[in-house]
Formats: sequence, structure tokens, C-alpha cells
Amino acid sequence: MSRGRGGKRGRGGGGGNRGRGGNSNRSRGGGGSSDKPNYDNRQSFDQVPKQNEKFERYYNSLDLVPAGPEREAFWAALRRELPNAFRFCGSKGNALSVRKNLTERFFPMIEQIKHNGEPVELPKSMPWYPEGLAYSMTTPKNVVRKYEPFKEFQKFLVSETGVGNISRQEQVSMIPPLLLDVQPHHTVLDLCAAPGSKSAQLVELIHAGEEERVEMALKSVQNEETQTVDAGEEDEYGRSTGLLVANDVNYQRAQMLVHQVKRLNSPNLVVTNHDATMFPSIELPSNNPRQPKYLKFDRILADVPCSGDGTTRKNPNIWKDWSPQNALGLYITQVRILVRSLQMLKAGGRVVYSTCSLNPLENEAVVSSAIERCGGMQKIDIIDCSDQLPGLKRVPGRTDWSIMARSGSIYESWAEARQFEPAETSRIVPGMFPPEEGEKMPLERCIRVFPHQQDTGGFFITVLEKKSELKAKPEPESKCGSRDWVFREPQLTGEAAIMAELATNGGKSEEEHGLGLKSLEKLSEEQHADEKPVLDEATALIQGVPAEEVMANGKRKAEDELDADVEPKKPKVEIDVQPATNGHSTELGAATFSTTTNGDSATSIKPDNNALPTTSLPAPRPRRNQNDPIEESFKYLPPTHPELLSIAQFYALSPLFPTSRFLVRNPAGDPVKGIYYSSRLVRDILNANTNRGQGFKFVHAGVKMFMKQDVQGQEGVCRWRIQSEGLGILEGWVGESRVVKLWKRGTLRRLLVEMFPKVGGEDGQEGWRGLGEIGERVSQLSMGCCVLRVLSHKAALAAGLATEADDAKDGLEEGLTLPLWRSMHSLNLMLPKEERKAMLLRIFNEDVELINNTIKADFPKREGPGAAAFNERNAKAAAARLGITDDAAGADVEEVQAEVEAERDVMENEAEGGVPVHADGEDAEMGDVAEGTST
Ligand SMILES: C[S@@+](CC[C@H](N)C(=O)[O-])C[C@H]1O[C@@H](n2cnc3c(N)ncnc32)[C@H](O)[C@@H]1O
Repeated sequence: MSRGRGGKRGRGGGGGNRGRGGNSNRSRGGGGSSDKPNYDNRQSFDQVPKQNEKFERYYNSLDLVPAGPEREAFWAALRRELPNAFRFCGSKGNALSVRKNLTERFFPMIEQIKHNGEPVELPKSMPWYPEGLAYSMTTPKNVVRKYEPFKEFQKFLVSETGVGNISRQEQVSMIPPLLLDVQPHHTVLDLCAAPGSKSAQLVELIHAGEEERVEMALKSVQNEETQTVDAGEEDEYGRSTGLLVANDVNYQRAQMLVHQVKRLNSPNLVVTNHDATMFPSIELPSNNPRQPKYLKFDRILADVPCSGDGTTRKNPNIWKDWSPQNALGLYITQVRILVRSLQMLKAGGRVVYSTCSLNPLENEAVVSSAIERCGGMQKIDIIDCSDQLPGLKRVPGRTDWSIMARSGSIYESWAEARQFEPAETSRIVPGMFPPEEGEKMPLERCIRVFPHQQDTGGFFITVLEKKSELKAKPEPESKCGSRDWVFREPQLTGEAAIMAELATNGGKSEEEHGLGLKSLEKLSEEQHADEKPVLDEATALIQGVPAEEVMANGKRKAEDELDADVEPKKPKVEIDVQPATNGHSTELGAATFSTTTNGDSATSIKPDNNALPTTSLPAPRPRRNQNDPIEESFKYLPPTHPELLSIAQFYALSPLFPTSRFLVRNPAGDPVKGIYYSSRLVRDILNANTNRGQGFKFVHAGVKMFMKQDVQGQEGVCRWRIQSEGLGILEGWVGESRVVKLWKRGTLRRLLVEMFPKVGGEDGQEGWRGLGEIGERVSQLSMGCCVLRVLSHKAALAAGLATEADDAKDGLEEGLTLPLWRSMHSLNLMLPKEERKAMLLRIFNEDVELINNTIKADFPKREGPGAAAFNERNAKAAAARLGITDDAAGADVEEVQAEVEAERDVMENEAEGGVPVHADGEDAEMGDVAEGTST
């Protein structure tokens, strides 16, 4: 991840929580995680009635929390508004340095405040979050608004959230990624990922320690005398080799996810848009086309759609909407998602299953049902995490519970429910109840976090480990799909059977029984072969599999693990004019869900509580809305492509930098506007799975590395300028001829505040002299893009730029790297304005206006009464003079001003024979609308 080197931007970033609870769109999206913006919170929190007879009666009957003061504290917490929580993100170095502002700058200021004669509470570090990088804050809004230091702090929070250094995220929502135990080489899948706060954590975990590793690798490369040019293609030189596939079934939410995670600039990330219950297998390159290889994951996060009743503190309408039907309807989708996760996991890998619901039906019942479908405890273990995240208060999972039916009746057992619930309409199935006596599952190892324990939302987490390969039972034969299910001791199969046989043979060795490792291997192979589903044409039809994917021999092409449940009926789809129950429903995963047209004139999907559970139904294929964009194109460039060669030459790139991972995003595969970069594994996956014929839906991959500029008539100027997003990946490999170094705070400040400091040439003056330590260097630098390396004071001493006589205070504690453009007469740090401003605030504690002398003449501004209208008129006039007429009529003054500035810069550059650069360093085409995206 190329963060923390200044190579990160956060255009309009907003934190992970933008729109949380403030989004009135209840029509789409799914689940009630703490991250979901499903509820209309425009009604003040205090005004929402916080009672619900069934909710309270059911949870009290479960004894979730012991009766007495603790139970009172539990309900009281659920009725209180949620404290703010945030975490410092990016690389550890970056996060720690941004945190310093909190503890060293703001804490001393906030400590001075007395409200009503009492000191105010400082933001509290969460004791269980690694490195103390997460905080919660209970200060009421009226206090924050009243005192200057808090206002300043608020400004800092907003600015750093905007550029992606801080993520506002509910405390409990931070737990699941931490329990996944992700390593930098892991292949990770986040199945229900939007809006993406947990995906962002997962990306950070994959890139943990990367900066240090890359630095070491670069040093060793520089020290080595001989290098083979090809080595770079396969070598990562310290970069993480892992992968995150972040997925969401809802296309719009998948786009929110892209917005959230792409700011992390990870080349190891792919975003997909599939139904998690039937997530397609990802093919890997194989030397033998007759034997395709498929990707299995080391780690999977199943943060599934849920009723969200742990989030009442943020979504108070849950009080009104809570109904037993919500959980009854979600259960089957949750089981399917967890079963699919376990299928796609490597043996020895981990799945974390989580919900922001406290209901055992959505939690322990789902876990035990999925384990049962996957072969029981022989195949799946529940991991004891009681020693993980010390300091986190939690309670063990439940081993017994009852189920509340739609009517509000509570059943203790399946036998009871079966007797009293009408078979035709009830959704209750055996799997919803605790495991049978013989099933023995250590469900107490599951984790429940209650809101009153540490003033958070409610959450449920379970960590599962796959012991060996498995084949999931067809749903109609399992306890989640059959009313007639009865528990039978699972038949030992495969390795377990051999081991059991060995065990019953008086402890004789394997050799004595002729059952050496080879037979175990063979058995394992057989099991793998067994995983490949056999689809006849009828089944394929039911499952919506295109005919061309069904081979003559009945085997389905290119899907190794999809569970071949033969599910005989079509899903019940009902058009309903009622509003969706709670907007937390799943999308498409549960065949038994009904589509609902609500007042928003959009279509949502809600649990269909009338559908019968006796027949397990196939999940329908997700259908794309006709307004949704079609899939992106991802085409890799050959390393010998002339544009890549010109880039390598201009930037004097090391021959060790891998050049087979540059891609473009247009169907023709031409480098028209942008060139992106991905990790090796992402390249292999995109190459093997696009054009696979079955529409693998990738919606995002690749970090923007270069954008094209118009450099007509400028011989020798490379028309590909480095993007700040990709700079962190590339910078160590750029030759000295395109590097400028500085170390003094004052020089950096000037480049941040002034948009176009002069270099020279104008009216015979030598402007570069005013640029101090970099003046001479930039005056000699040829035009075009280069890398600005801002060295820490320590590094500057080591490099001989600073001397012992220099004051350390003139330098910086941490270095950073930024993209710089040298035009004929000026320099331009290619950073968006908000990133410049955030840096000025963070590094210099200054909230200053940026200087762009070039626009003053064209755009005089006024202050005071009537200024807004005057300025807007002027802005439009200036825009018109510059030929910006498009939508100036409706645009607000800031936008017009930005456009005027940008256009002036283009004109200025062109006039001086330079190349057009947007004033804020943003790409000419703006908005990151990928090429090739058609609508
Ligand atoms: C609990 S939220 C996920 C929150 C997310 N993990 C985060 O931390 O930001 C559940 C998500 O699941 C998605 N979803 C619902 N049904 C799904 C399905 N069948 N397959 C994949 N995603 C689904 C919803 O669109 C929703 O974005």
C-alpha cells in the first residue's frame, strides 16, 4: 500500500462512516452492520421511541444478560447514543505519526478546558486495539461546539479523515479483521464487504511492515553488484504478496466499497460484485488447460447481512422495526454464506463469521448449522480466542437458546416448534435450535460483545478453522434445509477415517498397516476430485448455469467447488407493495426472499417469511440492473510496449522493477489515458478470469500509476506523469536524474502553500534563487514529472544534505515523497488542495489559504454583504472568458473557481510551452471514472 509517503490522496474522501445512519435510502443494501447506512436518522435520536415488546421479551427470556442491574445496564446502553470512535490508519509509521498530533498537540489543549467547572474527558484509547491506534470519544456535541480547542481538534479529525489517515469506525466493527490473523502473504476474501471499513483494515494488515521490508530490499539491491534483469518480474522486493478480494452483491454498494478501499492504493486488491452464497471459484493460471487450478483462501471474512439489532445506538429505528421475522428470514442466507466460505477456504485456513446482531438465531444457530453441513467438528473447529485482544470485554457464545416465532411464541426445541407451528407457513427448521446432544460443538468459544461492557454497539464474532478438505452436504439433507432432519454421527471419511482405523489397531504404525503417507495423499486427492460438482443439464437449468458451461460428461466447466445441491424448486418471488421490513435484508442470497417495491420506487429484497423452509431453494443468479455499468476491462500491457519503454527511459527506472504488471482499463487494451499497476497475483487472476465466458464481475483493480499529458512540441518530455497513488510503489526505483531532494520544513511549506512557485526565466529573473535548497537543482532539471523526496532530518544528515551545524528543528522527523511537476517557469506539487491543506495542518499546525497568484487578475473576490452573489457572478464571468461554459450556470462558486484555476493553469502552461497540469494535481479527466466504463 503506497501510503504514508505522501502518495495518498483523499479526494472527497470522507471517512468510513460517511452517511452512516444518515442515509434515507432503505431500498437497497443489506444487513444491519454497524457500518450500514440503512436508517433515516433525520429524526432526532432522542425522539425515537425505544421500546419493543417482542425484542425485550425475547432477549430477557434468553437470559442473554443476567437479570438485575446488569440487564438494566444492557438495555440502558442500547437506548443511549453511540460514542464516536475512530482509528488511525495506513501503515503503522504513518498512523503513529498522525496520532502524535492527537496526543502531543490536542491533548494538552483539551486538558485545559473546564466545562461547568469540571475537566472534560479526553478521547480514550481502546485498550485492546493494537498499538493504541483506536480511540473513542464521549464528549457531547454542545461541548465540542463551545470550546476552541475542541473545534480545532474537530477540524483536524475532518481533514485527516478526508485524506484517509483516520477512519471513523464503530469500535466493535474493528474486531473481526483483527481476529482473522492476516499475514502479508495471505489470500483473503471479504465476502460481504461494503461499505468497506473492515476491508480497509484487511488491506492494512496485508501491507503490515511493508515499508520496512521494501526499504531493506532496496538497500540490498543497491549493494549487490550483479543483478539479472529478469529477476524483477517475479520478485516482490519486500512488497506483500498477499491478496484481498473484497466483494459485495449490491453494485451500488460495491462502488462505495471501491471508493473506500481504493484510497489505500493497494496493488494487491480486487473488488468483485457477486452473490456470496454462490461466489464463483477464481481460476489461476495453469500449464495444463485440461486441469484448471483454482484459488483457495487463507482467510475469509463473512460479515454477513443481519438484522442489526446490536446497532440501536446508531440506528434507533431498529426499536420500531425489530421483529422475529427478520432473523428467521436471514438465517438461511447467513448459513449459505458461511458454508460457501468454508468451501473456498484452504485446509488450515480461518473464517471469521460476524454480525452486529445479538440474536442466537443469526449467530450460534448459523455457526452450528454451517458446521453440520460441512461435516461437523471433524472438519471444522471453533477457535478459542479468549487470549486474543486482551482488554476486550466479551461473553462466551451460547450453548442453548430458544427461538421466537413470527407470532411471538417462544419455542425451546424443534420438537416443540414442529408441534405447534403450522408446517405450511413456518420458517422454523431444526438447524435454528442448539446442536443435539451428540453434535458437541464448543459454541461457548464464540464471542458476544454487549453494548454496556465498554460503551459500544453489540456484536458477535466466531473464528472457525477448516481442518481438512470437505464436501458440504446438500441443503435438503441438512438441518438448515429439512424439517425431517435427525442427527446421525457423521461418518468418518478420508484422513480422519484412516487415523481412526489406525487408532483402533492397537497403535500399530502406519507402515505396519501399509497406510503410509502416500495413501493419505491419495485419499486427499480423491476428496478433492469429489469436490467438483457434477451437474446434469436439468440441475444446471435450475441453478441458472449457462448451457455452455455444462460439458458433455455432465461436469461443469471451471467451477471446482460450487456445492452441487440439487434444489428442485424455483425461488418464490413475490412483488409486494409493503415497505421492506427493515432495509437490512439480504440481496439475492436467499432464494426465499421476496422483492419489494417500496415508496422510493426502487426495488428492495426482504425476507419472505411465508416461504416454506422444507424445500431448499436455489439462490437466483444476481441480475444486473440495466442502468448498472457493465464490467470493467482490465488489460495488461506487454513489457515491451513503446509507451512503457519511454516511461522507463525518462524516469531512468531500474531494470529490476517489474514491468509485466502494468494494465489499462479499456477494452482495446491501449494506454490512452491512464496506466495502472497491480501485484503479480492480481495480474494472474485478472488474466485468467476475464473473458472466462461466465462473466466474472471485477469492478476494481490496479493502482493508478501514470496519467497521460499533452506534451505537444516538447521533445524529450515524457507524456506520462506519475500519480501520487502509485508513487509509493514506484519511487524507490526511479533514477536520480528524476529525483529532487529537500529536508527543510520551510522549503516544503512553500511548495505546499504556493501552487506555482516560480523557477525562473520570467522577465530575465532567476526565480529559482528564492527556492532555497532546491533552487539550483530544479533550475537544472529538465521539464516534466519528477519525484520530490522530503528527507527527515536524520536521513538528511546521513545523506550529507544537512550538517551537524544545522538546527534539527528546521527539519522533519519523518520523511515523505511527493510527485512534482517542473514546467518552464514554475513548479507544482501534484497534490489535491485538501491534501495540501491537511499536510499544512498536520506538519505545520497551520490552517492557511493556498496561494495561486495566477488567478487574481481574472477573479477578483469580495468579502462582506452581498459578496457571495458578486463572487459567483465574477466566477462565472471568468469561467466564460476561459471558455468554461458547460455547467457554470448551476455550479457553485467554489467549483467554478476550481475550474477557472485549473483552466488558467492549463493556459499558463501552454503559453509557456509547458504541459497542461491541473491546478490541484488532479487528472484532466477527473473523478477517477475509469476508461472503458460504459453505461
Ligand atoms: C454487514 S454489511 C457489511 C459491512 C462491511 N463488512 C464493512 O465492514 O463495511 C453486509 C453487506 O452484505 C451485502 N450482502 C447482502 N447479501 C449479500 C450476498 N448474498 N452476497 C454478498 N453480499 C451481500 C450487503 O450489500 C452489505 O453491504
